[in-house]
Amino acid sequence: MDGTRRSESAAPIRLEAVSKRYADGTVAVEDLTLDLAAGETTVLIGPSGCGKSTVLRMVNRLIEPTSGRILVDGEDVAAADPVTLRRRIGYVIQQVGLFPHQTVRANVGTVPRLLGWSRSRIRERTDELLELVGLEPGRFGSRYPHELSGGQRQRVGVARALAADPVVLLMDEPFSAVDPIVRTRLQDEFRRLQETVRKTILLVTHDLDEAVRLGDRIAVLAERGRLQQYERPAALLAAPANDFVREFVGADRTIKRLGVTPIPRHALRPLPDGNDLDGAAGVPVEATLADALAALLGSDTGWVVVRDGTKLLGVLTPDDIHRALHAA
Ligand SMILES: Nc1ncnc2c1ncn2[C@@H]1O[C@H](COP(=O)(O)OP(=O)(O)OP(=O)(O)O)[C@@H](O)[C@H]1O
Repeated sequence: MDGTRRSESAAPIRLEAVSKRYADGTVAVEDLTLDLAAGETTVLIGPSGCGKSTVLRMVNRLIEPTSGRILVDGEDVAAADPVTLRRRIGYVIQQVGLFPHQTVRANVGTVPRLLGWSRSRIRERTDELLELVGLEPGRFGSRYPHELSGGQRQRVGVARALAADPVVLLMDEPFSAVDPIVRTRLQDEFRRLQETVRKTILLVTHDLDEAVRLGDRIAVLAERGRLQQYERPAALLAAPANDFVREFVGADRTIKRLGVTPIPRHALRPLPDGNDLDGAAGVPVEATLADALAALLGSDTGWVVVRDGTKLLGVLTPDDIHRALHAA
């Protein structure tokens, strides 16, 4: 019987009036209060040096706050043993930090080994996780980190962070060390993965597109970790709270909003009579306005067909997209 096994649940996190002043007097974070919902991805974004990494590293006590409290699942992390705490909190960083002389399987099994899991259970878990992050265990399990691409190493890092089923995952610029194409693919995989594992994730990025794609909520910080706005991506883009956020999200925020605004299912027009819809540009009803616009631009019909599986629901015109964006 292994009493160390954690439940599958995710934990809420509360930062309460947290401040950090480094030994040289630099105030990195000043009086930050933030509630992260269990099972959601919260993105911290803000200019370089505003304190994002400091906030992240205070959650797993790599850095101790000067004042304030951090509660994970209602428990003050200051009262927890740091080693035990870090086993419950997965941590993914930009340069992955895989052990170079250990195989992929050994890397992924690091925390379960420390927790004393049996060999067979570790093997089962590592193979399950490698599958989950899209790396065939038979092909990649016995490779060494230098035998992988940057994107594959990043996936191993994510698998390792998830190995002991942590209640929280901290991710510091996890996708910034790979090229833009691989980054987009890893972001898509991350979204699928998060739908499966539903962890409470705190992710730091300096890339607004990444924040909008991955975040359930985005916290925009100014220097000293001063919270400017904390919102769902669509709401943040639609209504920046102040000039700082407006400038930060940029002039193209309307274009970005297309990517987070769903297709207005109830505003679809009836299917036009007498048209051959089989070859017409189409998008699934779960798609965003950005997908619909892209399909429209790639066709010459002036409208795009919206489908639910194989069922045709109706069509959207450019005007409809415009209206939907302004109604959102
Ligand atoms: N050990 C330290 N001692 C003194 N100052 C530090 C230390 N670590 C970080 N800082 C300072 O604290 C502030 C916040 O740093 P932090 O790394 O948290 O910012 P960040 O938002 O993650 O930055 P970036 O986006 O550039 O990675 C910066 O001014 C930084 O110089």
